[in-house]
Order: sequence, then structure tokens, then C-alpha cells
Amino acid sequence: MSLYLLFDVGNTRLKWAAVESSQKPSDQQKKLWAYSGSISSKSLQSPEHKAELADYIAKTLPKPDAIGFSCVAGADAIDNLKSLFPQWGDIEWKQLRGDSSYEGIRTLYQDPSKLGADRLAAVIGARALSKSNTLIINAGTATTIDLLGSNGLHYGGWILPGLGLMQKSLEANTAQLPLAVRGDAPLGFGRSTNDAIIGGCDAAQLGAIQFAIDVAKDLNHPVERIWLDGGNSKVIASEINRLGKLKSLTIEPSEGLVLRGLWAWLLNNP
Ligand SMILES: Nc1ncnc2c1ncn2[C@@H]1O[C@H](COP(=O)(O)OP(=O)(O)O)[C@@H](O)[C@H]1O
Ligand SMILES: CC(C)(COP(=O)(O)O)[C@@H](O)C(=O)NCCC(=O)O
Repeated sequence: MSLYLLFDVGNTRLKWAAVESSQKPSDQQKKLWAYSGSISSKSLQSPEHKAELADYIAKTLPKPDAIGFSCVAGADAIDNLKSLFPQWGDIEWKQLRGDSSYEGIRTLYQDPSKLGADRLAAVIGARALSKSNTLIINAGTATTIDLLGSNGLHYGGWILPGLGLMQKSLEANTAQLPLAVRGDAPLGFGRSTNDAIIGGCDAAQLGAIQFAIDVAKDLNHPVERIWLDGGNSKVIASEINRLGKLKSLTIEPSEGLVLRGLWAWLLNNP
């Protein structure tokens, strides 16, 4: 049995998972990963955190047979990550980039090398799970919304500030707005500053999803499935449910869609 180790280096968090060759990226069961974890991406910059993490990984993870990763957090983050594993110098680190190829998927991005590697990985992960017209939402530092057609074409997508960034930018760039705190605000227009900010940012995220569904329909690729991943996915899923909109579509939370895509890509590029 082989072991594959996967890293998704995001702007806020570094996520990893190890998976055994007895499993397939198309498997949907919950217990997919043999090992998984996440830490703040910033901790890769601190020598103490790095030493701690290296020690933890060395004690818990057996040596993998292959390593795949994507990184949207800059070249230093890659160097810092690799430096955690001096003992695995003989393993090739395979980096998925925006212009990496994957059989059955083609992007319409004008310059695919500029496409976020995590977005391509999530698209590949979604393709492994279903061959229908799919919206892929990664609600992390930024929220990305991508359309993948049943024909395997990535029609492009949108990048908007993630929920946290939206809220923080209001606090940072105004005199009167606080950093809002999510509570149990009633639905509808906010009747306090806090509720107006939380509700407004939620509306921007949900509105973008609704608009993406409309645009996909206009492109004759009506959305059949929606995969939702990222640190803000639970909040967004719960707001969608609370609002009772988008009822005709199942929004499926899919933790680790980027990791799943990396895994599928690694298997395709042994
Ligand atoms: N425990 C947490 N740690 C960090 N961010 C969190 C946490 N819970 C929710 N978040 C939200 O999730 C975002 C990070 O999500 P994630 O999918 O890991 O992003 P990225 O891939 O950009 O690193 C943060 O910007 C924050 O808004
Ligand atoms: C849009 C992103 C910042 C999202 O990063 P994340 O929120 O996952 O950390 C990242 O995918 C990226 O840097 N993309 C490059 C530009 C593009 O995709 O067009």
C-alpha cells in the first residue's frame, strides 16, 4: 500500500492530509484521510512553530511515497514548508500550478499560469466527485466561485474578498465602523451597525452565488451541483439554509476539495 501526502498552502491556513492508495478521490465517505490537519500559514514564518510542527509531523506521519502540493501564499511559504522535512529529501515534491494539465479538464482562463493553483485543484476535486455542471465555491481568505461544465471546461470564475476580509476592511477603512461580531441577528435588513455589517457581507457572498447561478444558466450550463469548501463554508451554508433561498439546489459542503484535487492530479501524474 502507498501513502500520498498532500499540502494546500492558503493565504490564511496550511492544510494537509495523507491518504492511502486503497482509496480513490471519487470516494465520498467522510473518513477519507488517514491523517489530516491544519495550522496558520503564518506559523511557517516562526522558527519555534516550524520546529514544533516538524517534530509533530515526524512523530505522527509515516514517510509518504509521493507528495503533492499547491501554494497561493508565495515562494517563501513553499521553501518554509519543504524545510520542515529534511529527512524526506529523496521524495519529489510535485507542485500543482494554475497551468498544470489534467485529463478531461481545460480552463478558459486567458493565461492559465495566472489561475490560482488552489482554484484549479478544487476544480479537479469537484470533477472527481461529479461530472455535472458544477459551481465550486472556496470560501477562505478570498471567496472564489468557479464554473465547471459537464464538458470539463472551466469557464472561469470570480474572486471576492472573503467574509473575514470584508468585515475587517470596513473596520480598517472607516472612522465609525467596528469589527462586527456574528450573533443571532434576525434575517433581513440590519437594525444595528453590527447587524448591518454582518448581514451586508453575508448578502454580498450569497448574492454572488445567486448571480453565478444565473450567469451559468445564461451560458446554457445550468448549475446542477454546488460544492462549498473553505474556512467560512459552514457560516455561508448556514446563512443559505436560514434564508431558504437556492432551495432547488443542494449545496454540498466538501471539506478538503483542494486536497482531493491534488490527490487526483498526483495519481494522474505519477
Ligand atoms: N479556526 C480558524 N482559523 C482561521 N481562519 C478561520 C477559522 N475559522 C474560520 N476562519 C475563516 O476562514 C478563513 C480561512 O479559510 P481557509 O479556507 O483556510 O483559507 P485559505 O485557504 O485562504 O488559507 C479566514 O479568513 C477566516 O475568515
Ligand atoms: C484567489 C486566491 C487569492 C484565493 O486564495 P485563498 O483565499 O484560497 O488563500 C488565489 O487563488 C490566488 O492567488 N489566485 C491567483 C489569481 C487568480 O486565480 O486569478
